[in-house]
Amino acid sequence: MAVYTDIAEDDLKWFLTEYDAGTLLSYKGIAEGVENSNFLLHTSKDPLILTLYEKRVEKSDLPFFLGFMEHLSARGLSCPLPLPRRDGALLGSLSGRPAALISFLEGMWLRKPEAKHCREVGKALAEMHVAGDGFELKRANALSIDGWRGLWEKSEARAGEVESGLQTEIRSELDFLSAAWPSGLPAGVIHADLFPDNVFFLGDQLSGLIDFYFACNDLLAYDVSICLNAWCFEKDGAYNITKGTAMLEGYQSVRPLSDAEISALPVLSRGSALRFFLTRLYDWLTTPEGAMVTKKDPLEYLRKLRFHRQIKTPAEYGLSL
Ligand SMILES: Nc1ncnc2c1ncn2[C@@H]1O[C@H](COP(=O)(O)OP(=O)(O)OP(=O)(O)O)[C@@H](O)[C@H]1O
Ligand SMILES: N[C@@H](CCO)C(=O)O
Repeated sequence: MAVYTDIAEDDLKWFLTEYDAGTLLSYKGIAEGVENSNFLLHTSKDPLILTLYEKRVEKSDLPFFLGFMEHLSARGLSCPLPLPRRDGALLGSLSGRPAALISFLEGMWLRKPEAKHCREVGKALAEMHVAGDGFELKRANALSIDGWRGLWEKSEARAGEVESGLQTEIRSELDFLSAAWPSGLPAGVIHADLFPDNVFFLGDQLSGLIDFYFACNDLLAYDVSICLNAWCFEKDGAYNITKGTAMLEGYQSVRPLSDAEISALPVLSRGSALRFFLTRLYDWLTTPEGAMVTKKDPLEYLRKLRFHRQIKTPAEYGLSL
């Protein structure tokens, strides 16, 4: 459950006086998500999401995230739009946390996505990459190749608790990726966490993207590899090539990948599998028992990493080369 910080009704009512948000009718905490505290607000106007930003979000990054949502909305992409305060600021403060109100997006995330949904996600990802062009703020990806070694070192001593032999495997993976990481590929603002729980559908129709709190400047094809990892594997760990084909066709219907991006997909996919393995491993080892948050299994991403390691050609992802 992700409500780390509770709010008092009077504080919330006071907070809302800074906005043209109507009168508060009800509010409730949202159990999903792991990073921030989210509340659904019903007011005499449109429903809103209130987010209190927690541990992993740097306050100085918030103008980038909120500004990016505004930028995308202005270009017709369906994503939450931050509501400005009466003084024009997008960010306020509530219960000692930085806080923002964003528009409520209709839809549900899919527990069992199918290939047709992967196609929609690929298309929406490419639309986001195209629409992101021209966004002026910059944010480096702290969770990319330069950050992984440091992240690993925080968990390394206890990694054996999750699986024996990990020390050798991850060290050699880090060495491989440092040597093989591509440079010079098309870059821009990426979502960096476009998992099924961050994509809403109404029926089979994609209704919007949420949770831009890992967005940053990085290689566009790296974002594609994140989606292949997050959407195209089955629960038993098998890669579903039909979903992969659909995802990549959907993406390329809007933004064709260059030959260099296609060749780099196996390395990028190893990198993105490692990234989610490392953050999950850290959380697994440091989240206290009984905390009100569901810990995610790091080994799921280790298995994906091992799959990518034995890929011989990007065609194995479902691309027709
Ligand atoms: N704009 C929105 N419209 C409707 N529901 C929303 C919106 N933003 C968040 N939610 C709801 O809140 C939940 C958690 O939101 P979000 O994914 O942004 O949180 P998080 O803590 O950053 O999670 P994550 O673990 O994905 O990083 C979503 O699954 C959704 O149910
Ligand atoms: N999507 C991430 C968690 C939140 O960013 C994961 O599944 O590990």
